[in-house]
Amino acid sequence: MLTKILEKKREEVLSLTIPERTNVSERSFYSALKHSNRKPALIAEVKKASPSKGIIKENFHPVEIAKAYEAGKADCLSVLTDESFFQGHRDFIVEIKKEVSLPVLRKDFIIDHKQVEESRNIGADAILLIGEALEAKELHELYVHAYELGMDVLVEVHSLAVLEKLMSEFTPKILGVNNRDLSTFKTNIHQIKTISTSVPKDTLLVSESGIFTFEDVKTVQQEGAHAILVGESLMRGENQTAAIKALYGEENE
Ligand SMILES: O=C(O)c1ccccc1NCC(=O)[C@H](O)[C@H](O)COP(=O)(O)O
Repeated sequence: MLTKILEKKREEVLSLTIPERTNVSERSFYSALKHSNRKPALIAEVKKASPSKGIIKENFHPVEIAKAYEAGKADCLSVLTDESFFQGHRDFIVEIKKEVSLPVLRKDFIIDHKQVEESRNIGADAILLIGEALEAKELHELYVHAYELGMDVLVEVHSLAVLEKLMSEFTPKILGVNNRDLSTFKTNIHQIKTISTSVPKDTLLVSESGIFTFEDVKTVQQEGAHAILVGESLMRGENQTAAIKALYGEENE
């Protein structure tokens, strides 16, 4: 599946037009995670659909969802902008940034410098770069470009082998461990354990995907996660603010 997504992305990049820069505030994704409302910090994802689950939310209003996440004291947002596989759109970030004050991660498959510029211009505060999708040197060049433009980067890996290749090039400030294997879609909530001992102490570690319960949250925190990135389990119900509270075991407080 990742191969198919990347093929499509390469096609899209050829005809990509970079919009004018939107006039919205720049926010530090890194600081919001570092000085979070909760432990572990929460990156709440605005996600309509996915290749592994199909449609997750029929009645989908991205700005309303983002506002509900803010009301639930999420630390940051992740917004899917890929149209072909996730039914996202880059305009979701533009609209959300006008109405919500949280830092926004652009969740997409970034493989080209034009997409880095596009991300800054639509108002993204951070971008995702996937270790399994890029050569280490290429990823580092895109990473440097993003920081030059004032954005943070969530560098994501699934395996220790890919992390080791990246770390021979540089050490990311924020490292996501995807619990989902993007070739099989299988999730393993303990994936972070295979990696956490190889990561320097001052790198912020994020556990991503397949987090559904308070037990899951406690587990990944015990295994080294400073933050979690959650989509489906927050998106499924009617009330996203209540879903955050339930995820952190705060329903009866
Ligand atoms: O979610 C998918 O099916 C997927 C398939 C192929 C590439 C990426 C995919 N997801 C992107 C993500 O990393 C997740 O949206 C994110 O970690 C949240 O996961 P979840 O809480 O399980 O929705």
